[in-house]
Amino acid sequence: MELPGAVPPELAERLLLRVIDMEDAEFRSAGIGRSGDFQKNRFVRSDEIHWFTGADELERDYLDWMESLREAMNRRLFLGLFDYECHFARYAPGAFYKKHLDAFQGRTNRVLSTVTYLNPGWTVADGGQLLIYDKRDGEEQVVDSILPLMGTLVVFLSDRVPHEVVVAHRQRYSIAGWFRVNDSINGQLNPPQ
Ligand SMILES: O=C(O)CCC(=O)C(=O)O
Ligand SMILES: [Fe+2]
Repeated sequence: MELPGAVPPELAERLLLRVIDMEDAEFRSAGIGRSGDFQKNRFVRSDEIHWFTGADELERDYLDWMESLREAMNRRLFLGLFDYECHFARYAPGAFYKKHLDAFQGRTNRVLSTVTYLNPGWTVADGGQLLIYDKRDGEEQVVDSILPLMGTLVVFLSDRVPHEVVVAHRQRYSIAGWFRVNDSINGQLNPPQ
């Protein structure tokens, strides 16, 4: 689901200024998988990420906005979403993220994926589209191609929707996040990241 202009403009503007300003040292190469099986795999993805901790007002404002979405969706759709985790992502020119799922069926507590885009004036020539795949006639095909335009919010089911970020030709900023259900045992929530 692509929602152009869904992000409050003033919030999107502050997030963009922040991410543009961040030092290289505040990012790390994105790995695949969770802490246990963490491996850096530059063949699969070459973006750099910075996890939100809620340590400052801007991160809290974004998390608060997502919290209001979480409550609205739980109220109307009875999804039982428990919490939300997210990170800034920076794709340098040439960076990509090959086709993947954000969750493997039954194996993680990520239910809904969100991506907020922070790139004013992005055009097709800049590449970096988010491709959405679906099974059509028994074959997985691209069914949507989304430009990472400032203010656009994309939401999809984490374990159902294969997606891919094609090579970006200019610096591309986004915030990827996941609403999770609580599948904890012994009151211990699955570790994030
Ligand atoms: O930035 C995007 O368009 C999507 C990123 C993504 O798929 C992810 O971080 O899992
Ligand atoms: Fe993803």
